[in-house]
Formats: sequence, C-alpha cells, structure tokens
Amino acid sequence: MTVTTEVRTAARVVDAVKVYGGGDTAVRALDGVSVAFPAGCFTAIMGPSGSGKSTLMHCAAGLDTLSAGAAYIGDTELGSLDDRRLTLLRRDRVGFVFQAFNLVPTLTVRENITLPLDLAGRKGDQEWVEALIDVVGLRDRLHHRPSELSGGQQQRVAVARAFAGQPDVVFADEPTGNLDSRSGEEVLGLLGRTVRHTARTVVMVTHDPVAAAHADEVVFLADGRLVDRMTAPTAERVLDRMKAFDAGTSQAKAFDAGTSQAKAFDAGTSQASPAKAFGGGTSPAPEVPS
Ligand SMILES: Nc1ncnc2c1ncn2[C@@H]1O[C@H](COP(=O)(O)OP(=O)(O)OP(=O)(O)O)[C@@H](O)[C@H]1O
Repeated sequence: MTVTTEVRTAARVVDAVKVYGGGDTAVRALDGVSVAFPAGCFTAIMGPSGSGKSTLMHCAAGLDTLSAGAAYIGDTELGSLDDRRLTLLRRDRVGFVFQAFNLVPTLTVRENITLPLDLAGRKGDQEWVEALIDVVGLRDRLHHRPSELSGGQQQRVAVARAFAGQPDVVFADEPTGNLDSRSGEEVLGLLGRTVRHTARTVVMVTHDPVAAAHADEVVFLADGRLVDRMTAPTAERVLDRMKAFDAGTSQAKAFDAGTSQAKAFDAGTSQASPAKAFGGGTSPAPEVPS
C-alpha cells in the first residue's frame, strides 16, 4: 500500500514578477519566482544583497503587490482581494516580526502581545496566549513597558504578538538584525520552538547563515530568481552556498553602485510595513486602547 502525505502550503507565490519603476530605470526585483512555504515549517529566505528577499516577503505577505503572477495565503489569492479584505487577511491570518521590534511604547508587554486581537475586537484563545507568554519567558515582565526591556526581550514580545492570533503564517524580516548574537540566538530558538511545538509556519528573511541554520529549509534567491533550496541546513553549508554566490558576483560587485540605493529602498519599505501589518492604516502606531 502506498501512503501519500499531502503537505499543506501556508503561503506561496507562483510565477511572481515584481518590477519597480519603468522605462530605462525599471528594476526587475522578482523575475518569475515560484515557491511554496509548507505549513508547520520554518523557512529562511537567503541571497545576496538586492536579490529580492524583502520584495518576495512583502509580496507573499500582502504588504506589496506583484506586477505579474500570483501570491496565496492558504488558498486565498491576494490579488483577488480589495484593500479592505487584504487588510483583514493580514490582520487575522498573518503575523509579522520586524527588525525594529515595532512595539507600542505606551502599552505594557501584555497589551502589546494582545494588540492584534484587540484591534480585531477578538478575545482570541486565552490558553494559547497564556502559553505563549510562558514560551517567550516574559511572565514576570507583563506590566512593564517596552523601554524597560532589553532588545532581546522586546523582540520576544514581538514574536509572541505575531503568534497571538494563531495566524496561518508569521513573516519575519531580519528579526535578529538589531540584536547581539546571544539575544539573536534566543529569538531564533524561540521561533524554531514555536514552529515545532505548535505546528505554526514561519518564513524569515535573513543575511545571517547562523540564523538560517535554525530553519527547516533555506531557499536561495539570486537576481530575483529562486536558484536553490537546502533542507536541514547548517551554518557552514549555508555559508558555503553564499560564498559560491560571492564568487560568481564579485566582478559585478566591483561596479555595483546600486547597493546603497537598495538599502535606501529597504529603509523605506520597512518603515511602511509595520503600519500595514498591524491594521493597514496610514498611521505608524496603532491607536492605544485606554
Ligand atoms: N521601492 C523600490 N523601488 C525601486 N527599486 C526597488 C525598490 N525596492 C527594492 N528595489 C530594488 O529591487 C531589488 C531587490 O530589492 P530587495 O530589497 O528585495 O532585495 P534584498 O535581497 O532584500 O536586499 P538586501 O539584502 O540588501 O536587503 C534591488 O535591486 C533593489 O534596489
């Protein structure tokens, strides 16, 4: 007897193309990417600077739109949704962790964790929220404000907030970029444990092979294309794979004046993302419940 196990897909893009700008200055940031992020897995997206990692994440998460192709959360095609439905989908079915934590400074740790539920007017699953608080190890800090926490603790709050509404998928954009290596390891361990213990899904963009090694699988982008995948990654193997990119692009890099431009765009998009991620409005900080 043959037993086939169907792997559910939490998010995917099909033939994804993203072009920024037009005419001579058009940049093809995604050039026909098809990739599925399996449910219950921790996937890292890696690739050289400017390869399209953030663009892929933003389009897969519904923070930006594709020029061609399709993006799905579960079976929902994002291009078929109007702005209101897309905002609701992001709020109810997607969690986000950003490099800059993006906690609301005037709210306590507990209020920050339950913010997505409060904004949605949902009570959520109390047992799940209490378990999350224990998993992130912040029970004795629940009444503190973010400014009273270390960077690592703040990011642990952001991780708990991302999972609070039991989303289909949590997207993490360089979640350890602002942390020292020890706090970074803690946050990555936490993401990995949450995926394994709760069968939730995480998709993480990172530059760091050590961070990528926490994932179940790494997908590699180069020049807006999916070029490789690696299961059961180790930091050494990921580093070796990245070195192969470096060898291939070192000549081109000598003439590359585009990197700082990419960073500037990055700064722009990561500023814009949190507002959309937590309600879709234009104000960067959500309203504070009294
Ligand atoms: N808003 C934008 N307008 C124009 N070009 C953009 C914009 N955002 C990104 N790009 C370009 O698209 C390409 C892919 O950028 P993206 O930020 O997705 O790459 P990345 O792999 O995340 O880079 P990094 O590792 O440096 O953050 C780059 O060439 C970048 O310059």
